Amino acid sequence: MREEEQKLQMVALARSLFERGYSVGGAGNLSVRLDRERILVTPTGASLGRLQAERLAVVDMRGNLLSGDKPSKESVFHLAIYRNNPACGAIVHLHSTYLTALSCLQGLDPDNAIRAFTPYYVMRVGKLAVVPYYPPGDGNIARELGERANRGKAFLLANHGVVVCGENLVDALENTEELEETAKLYFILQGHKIRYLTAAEIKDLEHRGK
Ligand SMILES: O=C(CO)COP(=O)(O)O
Ligand SMILES: [Zn+2]
Repeated sequence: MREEEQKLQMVALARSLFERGYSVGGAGNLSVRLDRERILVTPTGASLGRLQAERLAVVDMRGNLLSGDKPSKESVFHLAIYRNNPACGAIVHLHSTYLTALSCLQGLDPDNAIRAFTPYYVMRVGKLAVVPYYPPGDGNIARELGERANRGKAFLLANHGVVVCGENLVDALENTEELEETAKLYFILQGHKIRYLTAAEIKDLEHRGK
């Protein structure tokens, strides 16, 4: 996709997330790998509902701003993921309601916060590792995500939100939507006896792909 088209797609998809209540205020940020040297990332403080294509930031792999407005303070962790996972082409970071609620619970399994109970969670996301709490923009989030980047595509930031990778921006968005829905179901099912998918069922789904 050409750079201008990519910018317009990011503006449209971000607005769609905002209009459907996945983000409020200035929370959340999106990025896309433009080529081996550069990523496109949303500006810091910008509402996902009101982005402007010409103001989106282009930064190099060391975080230097090449064009556009000042990049997201989380662009450091976006870059850490791209550097450590060549298969990741786009990243969505949100404070969406159910995943953020989940991120505030005590006693989550750090390797996988949601044990699988539906096929699409397995097919699109697989597992949800948990990064301990650090303040937004803290370099430790980048370090922790960099270490985990090639072992999964979705990560819960404790007491903060979620980070989801995809092959491209549409894929990352769809993975995020599936994950937010899974977290919603997880809360709806509290107090009910869940039949979790068995190890054999999960293995079968992993072979099928999405
Ligand atoms: O979600 C956010 C911080 O974690 C938003 O930060 P930015 O506005 O800098 O992208
Ligand atoms: Zn955030």
